[in-house]
Amino acid sequence: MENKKLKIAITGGGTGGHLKIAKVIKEELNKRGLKPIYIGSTNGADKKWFEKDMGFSKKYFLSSKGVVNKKGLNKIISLINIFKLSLKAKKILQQNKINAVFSVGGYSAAPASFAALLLNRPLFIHEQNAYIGSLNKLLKPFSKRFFSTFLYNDPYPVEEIFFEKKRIRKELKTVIFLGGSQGAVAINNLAISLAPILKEKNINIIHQTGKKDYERIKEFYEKNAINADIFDFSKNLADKITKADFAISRAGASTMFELVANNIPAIFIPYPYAAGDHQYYNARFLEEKNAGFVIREEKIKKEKILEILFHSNLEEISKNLSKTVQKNGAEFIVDEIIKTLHQ
Ligand SMILES: CC(=O)N[C@H]1[C@@H](OP(=O)(O)OP(=O)(O)OC[C@H]2O[C@@H](n3ccc(=O)[nH]c3=O)[C@H](O)[C@@H]2O)O[C@H](CO)[C@@H](O)[C@@H]1O
Repeated sequence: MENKKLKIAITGGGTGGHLKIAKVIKEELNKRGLKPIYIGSTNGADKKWFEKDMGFSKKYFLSSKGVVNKKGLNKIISLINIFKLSLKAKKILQQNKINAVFSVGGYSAAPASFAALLLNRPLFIHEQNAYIGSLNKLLKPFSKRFFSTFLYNDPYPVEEIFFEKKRIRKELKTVIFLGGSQGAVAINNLAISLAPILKEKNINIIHQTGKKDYERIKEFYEKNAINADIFDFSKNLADKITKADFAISRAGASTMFELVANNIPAIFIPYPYAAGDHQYYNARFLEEKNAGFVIREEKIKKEKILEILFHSNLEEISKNLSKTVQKNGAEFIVDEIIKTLHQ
């Protein structure tokens, strides 16, 4: 089949980490003159990210919800709901004459992924993390190709801008605090405990707080007359990261690989409740390469953080990061999908 006629459905989301992959792959398909459709959920952040996105020819938001943490009757009800939504998604795939489904995982990927299997359409899956999520684990044996940086060394699809703006860090002038797409109270608390010391040492602060904690954090900086670039969520995170020389961050996979692409050294404080402790293993992947630090949330000690901040060799870590990263992840994935479909 001619590439121009390929119709691909991208599905999945919930949080920024999944949605970022959907966005990057959509942009790569757009570059090749292809407009995918999107099938996500009314729950989570899917609508916020894509409702107005013109890079998709059509967008569908189904009422899918998580099943993993439910028990007993609630689990059965959720499974019935997924079954019903899968039939809806099957109709959507048929109406749009979809040739293949690309899933980025998360509960919102379930209906369209099952629909692909019901219709015997090829299913491609991208797993972002070092530990495979439950839906991805279930569907992996049925997928045509399973993309993973951790398992297969596939290049992670990072937005080009993080590479364009990369630079080797040499000196600590600015620190950025990142809580992931939803923000993290533990990172916020750490930031405000370090802020007076950073101020004293003339280090600039950039701080992404997440929506829920924004007012509290803003008030803290104001009350203490500490100058900081504070925001709940930024659409130009690459600009903010590029300005900084060091990051203190959660270890969500998309954020982590963006930091790697930008060559910025970081201390990762993994979200302790991530499935299979995957944020810890995400970050360990870098620490093992002498390209980052991992500290568990319960083991945070201000002195230890300050020692890393002021006494590590930023240039060496930054150079190690530049050796770790592979470019053109999205291009690679789309090439693989097209190649597989033509086989
Ligand atoms: C609590 C939780 O379960 N988190 C998971 C979620 O994380 P989360 O949704 O936090 O995802 P990531 O940290 O992987 O990615 C966040 C994305 O949002 C973007 N961003 C963030 C802040 C901002 O101000 N602006 C902005 O654009 C980042 O550039 C990044 O691309 O999905 C990741 C990928 O599956 C997992 O590794 C995480 O464990």
